Amino acid sequence: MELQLALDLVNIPEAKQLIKEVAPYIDIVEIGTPVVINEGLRAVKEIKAEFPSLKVLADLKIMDAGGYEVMKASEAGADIITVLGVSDDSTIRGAVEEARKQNKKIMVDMINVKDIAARAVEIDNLGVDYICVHSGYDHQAEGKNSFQDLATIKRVVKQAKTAIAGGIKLQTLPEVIHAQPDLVIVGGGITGVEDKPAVAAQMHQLIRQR
Ligand SMILES: O=C([C@H](O)CO)[C@H](O)[C@H](O)COP(=O)(O)O
Repeated sequence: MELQLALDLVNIPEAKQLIKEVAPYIDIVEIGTPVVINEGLRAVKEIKAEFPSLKVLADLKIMDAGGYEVMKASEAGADIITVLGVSDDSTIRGAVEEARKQNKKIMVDMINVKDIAARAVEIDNLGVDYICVHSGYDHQAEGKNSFQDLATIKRVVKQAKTAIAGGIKLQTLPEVIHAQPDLVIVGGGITGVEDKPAVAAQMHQLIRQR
């Protein structure tokens, strides 16, 4: 099981500072969608250049032009790129094809997918690397989480790795770990606390115990 730090509400210098503080405890750093909107793929490029040993995920949430957008994120240095599960199969296929050429990985974000089980089976058959259940900020504000959806994808996905994101905190991490995803994604649960290295270290330890 791996830990991904999601950086969403920061600029590039703040992102670099945060990564320095918690780098020993994380496996992947996510350049979040708001960061890419604010700073462009330059954020991915600069973070990869400064932290070459960390895997960098570009959370582009691609919805169309899968091949082209994966190519641009790959050129910037991303190791993993996200595509939305609600996109057309052709978009996901294009993303996977380009990722294979570039030796990169594709994560499909299942945010807003209605029938998680059926769509996860279809997406798994498209050869993606990760399938991630996700309660985004707007769903979190309505009190939702993705714990049940994680159990669903764990049951039906045969080939891809499984991941979960959305409002995971130190207190809820044990419940997530119990369901055994391959990857746990945490944003505010680390970036929003006072002692970030301490919380990241505790999360790392809990994840490594399993
Ligand atoms: O993908 C995300 C969200 O849609 C904003 O871009 C977050 O990175 C993801 O939800 C993880 O962050 P937290 O929910 O703060 O843990």
